Amino acid sequence: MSSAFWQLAPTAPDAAVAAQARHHQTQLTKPPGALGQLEALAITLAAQQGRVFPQLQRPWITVFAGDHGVCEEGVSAFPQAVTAQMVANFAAGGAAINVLAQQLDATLEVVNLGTVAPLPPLAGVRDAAIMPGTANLCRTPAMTTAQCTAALAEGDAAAARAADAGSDLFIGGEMGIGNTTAAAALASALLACDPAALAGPGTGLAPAGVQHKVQVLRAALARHGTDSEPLAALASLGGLELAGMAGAFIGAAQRGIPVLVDGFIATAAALAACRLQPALRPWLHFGHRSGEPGHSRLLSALDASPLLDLGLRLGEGSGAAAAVPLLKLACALHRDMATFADAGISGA
Ligand SMILES: Cc1cc2ncn([C@H]3O[C@H](COP(=O)(O)O)[C@@H](O)[C@H]3O)c2cc1C
Ligand SMILES: O=C(O)c1cccnc1
Repeated sequence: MSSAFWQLAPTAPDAAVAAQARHHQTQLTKPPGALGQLEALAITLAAQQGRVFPQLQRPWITVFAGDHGVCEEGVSAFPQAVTAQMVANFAAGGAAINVLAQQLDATLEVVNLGTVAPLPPLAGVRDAAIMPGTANLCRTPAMTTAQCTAALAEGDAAAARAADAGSDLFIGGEMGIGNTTAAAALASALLACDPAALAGPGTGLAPAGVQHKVQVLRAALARHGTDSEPLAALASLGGLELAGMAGAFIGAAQRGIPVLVDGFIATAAALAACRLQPALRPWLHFGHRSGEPGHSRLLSALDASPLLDLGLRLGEGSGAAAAVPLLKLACALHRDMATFADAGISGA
């Protein structure tokens, strides 16, 4: 049997380029380390992009959409129809991620992996529907292995389009009513933790609603059992857009494109992707700490320090997009500052 695409380990970011970039930072007209995380960002981007002077001119955003059968348990403050309605809003340019992408000069595409409500052909939306939403993960596996593998492959295809366009950064976003439940279920299985640590209000559940969500999640985990094998967990407890993001993150890294991870849901996908392919981890940056309370637990499981902490809790890739200006600034400082020698300034 031929091996699956995610089993191919991405090449490690280039350590020799990192050393050169680190040395260049010591030459710049500032006390060593005075630009803090912006220095580390430039060095890491250099190693990932394989050039001492990294660039951030062509960010790419793919938003994966999919519905969730678990919505029938009453786990979201919003009706399931909103997923397809928001896909139409993406096509019309009216969502938060449209505005952010426009401001950043980023390419934005939407991949529909399967909504319950049928969608007409829409500009900027790829119809890649695998099934009309997942099954109810509380009662039955969300997807078959084949459906999950197909969603992973759609993610890889998005990464291939990003690479063909010469993208220098990949952001994966998501839209799927109920997906904070799927993300919490998936991460609970992978981290072997009680879902109470990961369940939160999502789109705005009241405390009683969050308690009910915990009960639904415990039932899902009891059904699934203790199998933390990542493909099994992703298929059984995840969702189409979670698998799409996981495949895209691995595919981007395999093509030498750094990944900027968004909030709670994207981080759950990144956790699954790192379990599928551990060599992915050095390709990941984390845009922000979401207002969704379980995000901190996921970030620490990945040993990740997010760039921003603004209380965003939207998804769509928005928290990652909000951090792109910092990456651009890190690259510009690294490239454009004078060195001590250039400026005739004495070193320490
Ligand atoms: C209008 C609207 C736009 C959104 N954009 C992203 N989400 C976010 O909220 C959903 C997850 O929350 P829950 O699990 O509570 O349903 C996902 O679709 C996520 O992308 C939205 C939600 C709504 C209502
Ligand atoms: O952090 C996220 O990704 C998030 C949080 C709440 C709702 N939707 C997305």
